[in-house]
Amino acid sequence: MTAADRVRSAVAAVTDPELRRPIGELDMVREISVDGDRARVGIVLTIVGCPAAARIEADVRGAAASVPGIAEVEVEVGVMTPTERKALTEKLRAGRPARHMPFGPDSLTRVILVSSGKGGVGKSTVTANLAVALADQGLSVGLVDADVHGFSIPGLLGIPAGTQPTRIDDLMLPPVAHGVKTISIGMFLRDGESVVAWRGPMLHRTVSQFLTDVFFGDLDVLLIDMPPGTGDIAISIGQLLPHAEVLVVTTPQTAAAEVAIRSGLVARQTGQRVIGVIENMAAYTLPDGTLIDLFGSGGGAAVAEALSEPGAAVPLLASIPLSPALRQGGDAGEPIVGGGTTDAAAATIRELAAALARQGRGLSGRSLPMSIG
Ligand SMILES: Nc1ncnc2c1ncn2[C@@H]1O[C@H](COP(=O)(O)OP(=O)(O)OP(=O)(O)O)[C@@H](O)[C@H]1O
Repeated sequence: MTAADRVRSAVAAVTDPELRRPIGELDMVREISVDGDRARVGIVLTIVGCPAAARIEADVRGAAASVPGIAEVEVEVGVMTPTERKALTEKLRAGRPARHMPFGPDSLTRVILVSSGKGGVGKSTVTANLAVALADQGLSVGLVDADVHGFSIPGLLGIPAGTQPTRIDDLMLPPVAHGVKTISIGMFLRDGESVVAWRGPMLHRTVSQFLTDVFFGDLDVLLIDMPPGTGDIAISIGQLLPHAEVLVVTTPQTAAAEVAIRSGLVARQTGQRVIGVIENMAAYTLPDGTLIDLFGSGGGAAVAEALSEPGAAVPLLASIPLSPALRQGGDAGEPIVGGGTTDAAAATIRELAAALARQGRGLSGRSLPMSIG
């Protein structure tokens, strides 16, 4: 192997942070020459102003410099021609036609909708932390923020306001935050535009665009943060993903249970399967042992029981306690499940993620009895 070959194989292994594949596989490596201890490396990026450019260039420089005998590295960065880009998008689609929805019933990806009856029960906070915890389990995770009233997912994951998916022709690459490929309806709004004014067909088009034009790659799990209630988006997603699984988030307040039950029943009408209930904002214990029980108790169990059918029990999967740290992490864009915290809410969400990961896709047609927290 020549020195240039060694540099080529080191450079080819560098991963594109957005496409999550080695750049050699993506045909992004060009001419490489070595003169004494100097390497010249040519690479091409997908588009001009590619947001990952600086990172790729630095990683390529580092990879080339790590080859024994190389002391200096010069990186020349170019841009793919339209033909090269077309070849790349075709390769990424892996034979699937453009505008194909990869999350149909034959897909290997588990699609899990996170719903709630009403707003403010912590659905988005739970979804963001669950996504990060699943990614920490080694799963490839996508997260769609379809909550038209909230768009809180980018903030919860620390994605700066104004961040847009990178476009390679008609393919959109979702930003990756805390290991989660994330797309939000808020990323599709023009300045000052409010989605609340959108009518059903427009919402339907946008949601189906999320699922067809956004390149998530091969995902193990796609989580969808649903808007609270049972509106247009829930109906659109019901039509697009009738085989999806549903998690219903509720608080321990029994008065809130009724709306949560309704959201589960509507999901079931479209053919989706409610796989469990998550109770959030449950009682927490102060260091001196005092129990803080703001929202009472029993709501999660009541919803689980009401959604259970003969032969298809819906379990209460987790009871996540009130947690100042969970809220602070959300406000700061740093989901607490990612750190080494011993916070009880984080621990419960991690256990929930582990239980869901254990279930796997193969078991998604069955209800498993499990309970956490
Ligand atoms: N377990 C918890 N302990 C303390 N605060 C929490 C907990 N869960 C969520 N919160 C806080 O409650 C508020 C509402 O949470 P979040 O925005 O996730 O709710 P939501 O159900 O997604 O609401 P919406 O659907 O209206 O966007 C946030 O300030 C969040 O930080």
